[in-house]
Amino acid sequence: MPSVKVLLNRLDPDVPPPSYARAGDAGADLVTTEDLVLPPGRRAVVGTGIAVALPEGCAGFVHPRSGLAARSGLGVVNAPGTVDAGYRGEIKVCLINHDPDREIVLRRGDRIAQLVVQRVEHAVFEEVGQLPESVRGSGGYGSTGGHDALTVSAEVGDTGNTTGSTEV
Ligand SMILES: O=c1ccn([C@H]2C[C@H](O)[C@@H](COP(=O)(O)OP(=O)(O)OP(=O)(O)O)O2)c(=O)[nH]1
Ligand SMILES: [Mg+2]
Repeated sequence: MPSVKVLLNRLDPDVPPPSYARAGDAGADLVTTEDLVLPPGRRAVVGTGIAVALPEGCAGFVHPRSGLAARSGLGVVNAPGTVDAGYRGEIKVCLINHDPDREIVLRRGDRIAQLVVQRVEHAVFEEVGQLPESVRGSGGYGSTGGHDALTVSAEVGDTGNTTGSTEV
């Protein structure tokens, strides 16, 4: 795995440095510094106890952990959160409980998200009158066939309590 040096400041001395659980993992696990109970549907911003200086040309992306998402419904609201190279504050995670029924109990030190460090580039936007042609053209959402098997629940009418199924 190629590597890049990232300067780390542990704001909370009890918090371990972010670590890759296995060689080859893309994300280094981040922990919460707080005990927290997240009721169904609620969100909270938690600290990770670390600050970093990413090199110019890199950014950090705060992703959810899939196991927690599948088991308990824990997600990251703004996934992936973007940590700019110039940011020197504590990395925070905006968590959400997607489960409709069960609360999520988190303890200080639990691994709640993962930080993926990637190279990024700035676009140099050049305004033109006409864009070059492409195979996709302006075909947007669902233009390759949106009726595969995907349905979403939607409120029917505005009286509120009837739920129907709408294809997208
Ligand atoms: O999950 C995240 C996302 C962002 N940040 C920090 C680092 C990032 O550099 C800064 C700003 O994030 P972003 O640009 O996404 O938020 P914004 O609402 O656009 O804030 P700003 O106006 O400061 O750019 O907040 C985190 O700690 N965790
Ligand atoms: Mg911003």
